[in-house]
Amino acid sequence: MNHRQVIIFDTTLRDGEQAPGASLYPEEKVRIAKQLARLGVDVIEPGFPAASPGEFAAVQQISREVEDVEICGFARAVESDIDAAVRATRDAAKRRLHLFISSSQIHLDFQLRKTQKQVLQIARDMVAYAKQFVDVIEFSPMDATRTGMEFLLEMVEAVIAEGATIINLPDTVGYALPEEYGAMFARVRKEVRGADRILLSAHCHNDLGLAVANTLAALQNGADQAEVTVNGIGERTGNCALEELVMVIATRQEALGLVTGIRQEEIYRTSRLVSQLTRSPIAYNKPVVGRNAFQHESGIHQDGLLKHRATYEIMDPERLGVPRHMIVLGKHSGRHALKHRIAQFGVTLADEELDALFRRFKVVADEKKHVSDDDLLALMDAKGHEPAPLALVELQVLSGTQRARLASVTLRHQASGRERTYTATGAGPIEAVIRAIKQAVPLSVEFADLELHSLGAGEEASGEAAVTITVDGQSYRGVGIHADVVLAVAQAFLSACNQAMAVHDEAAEKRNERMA
Ligand SMILES: CC(=O)SCCNC(=O)CCNC(=O)[C@H](O)C(C)(C)COP(=O)(O)OP(=O)(O)OC[C@H]1O[C@@H](n2cnc3c(N)ncnc32)[C@H](O)[C@@H]1OP(=O)(O)O
Ligand SMILES: CC(C)C(=O)C(=O)O
Repeated sequence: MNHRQVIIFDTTLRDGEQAPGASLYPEEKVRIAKQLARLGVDVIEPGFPAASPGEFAAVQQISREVEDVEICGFARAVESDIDAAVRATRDAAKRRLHLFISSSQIHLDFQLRKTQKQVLQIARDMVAYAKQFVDVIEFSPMDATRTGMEFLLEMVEAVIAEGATIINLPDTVGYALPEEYGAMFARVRKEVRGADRILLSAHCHNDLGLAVANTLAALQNGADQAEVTVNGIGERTGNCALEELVMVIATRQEALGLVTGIRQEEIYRTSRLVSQLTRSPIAYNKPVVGRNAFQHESGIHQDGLLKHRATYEIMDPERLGVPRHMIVLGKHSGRHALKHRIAQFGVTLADEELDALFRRFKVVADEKKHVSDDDLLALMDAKGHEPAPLALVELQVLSGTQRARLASVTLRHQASGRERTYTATGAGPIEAVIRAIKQAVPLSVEFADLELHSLGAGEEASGEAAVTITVDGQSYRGVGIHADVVLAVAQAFLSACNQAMAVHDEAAEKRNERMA
């Protein structure tokens, strides 16, 4: 089958940034734009140059520094907006302008307070004005999905005649149904004079949770381009999520006959960067990039996964750059999962020992929502297995605005029973604590990832920290929960280090046995 390549137009830095509270500084926009280029998007809309001097500067810097991607300047159908967009994108190697004006009657009556005739004339004039400066002109009739079809077709035909080369049909308020939205694209393509020589684009909002479905419907009815944002952020409930659309296309390529140029291995990294810089947390159950997307809690699923990953996973998290920690132990887990996790600590149990541990594990799992690695180690200690190599005795951190943060961590080395105190400084208290603990670990540990979540609400909420480390290319993940987030991170980091040390000690023991 000959697959058609969808143009991925990323508007994280324009419509995405319109999400309440997601405003970005220019230098943050530049960082995200560079990552979007690594991700492989085809077009970046970096902002609204007429909105503020900072927006102008960000679009200008991205146009100068981000190569291999087409840069899009956004503007109302107003000369001064177009002038700003033209100037801001002047240095881009490849650029386009994106003009918009409302077409729905409700917007014309109450927002623009203009007649259809007046708006049509403005649209024509402004496309012609922009065309003097830039060849590639994208035009959006805003609120297209609530516009009468007759007027929509008339407006689209008029702007194509003035030189628009891309027509974007936005579902501005997330109102359309997939079937209706798809039909609109089919009609525009078939009935508008000149539509055979332009590109069509979909831009969907998620007010009813249909943004991805609507975008797909458009693509299946002749749209060439999809406008998306990373993590689906954007005005109100956001836009079509880049990672979801791309993974639908990648996972169901044969059924859809579509492909994208996105590098899947950059998806998770991009998602985390956007979440961090826009201060927009990702829902745990968010498809593709949410914390739970590749985690499995119930015994039957865990058993299936351990036998064959594809029994319960339709995407490969490692291809997406998602750290691998698929098994979460809780009251729904079974023996296969428990055996797998303790094997990660280097422990193998006879069947009857495993049964006994499993019974104790279920009691703890009923009391706690999630059985952490430390809980598991404690359960194994109770049965006389090797205790974790390092135990946290005390932690003190000096933090504030003046100097580097100082951490003092006292650890018990279980092998010798001796306690030692390690101190270190860092730019923040977490860095200081990690550096102090690392001194006690006889392995080359790389700190790969930290996830922090609040458990509960209000001032009394606890912090849950999940730390992933890598040692010799192998990942280990520890979890800590405490009202003091620094302590939660210390517990999580120590738990991950203890797992790595257990595995290394076990491997060393086996080597020694073989040599003896
Ligand atoms: C669906 C979307 O995402 S559209 C993009 C939305 N994004 C933004 O608005 C973010 C950036 N916006 C801004 O910084 C400001 O709104 C500015 C600088 C663009 C304009 O600020 P102001 O001049 O103070 O106008 P304000 O935002 O209060 O009102 C919008 C004006 O633009 C008009 N307008 C709205 N859309 C368009 C359009 N596409 N073309 C022409 N005029 C338009 C409105 O009718 C209103 O005009 P009026 O003052 O004659 O009533
Ligand atoms: C102006 C267009 C592209 C838009 O952002 C919308 O309608 O949501």
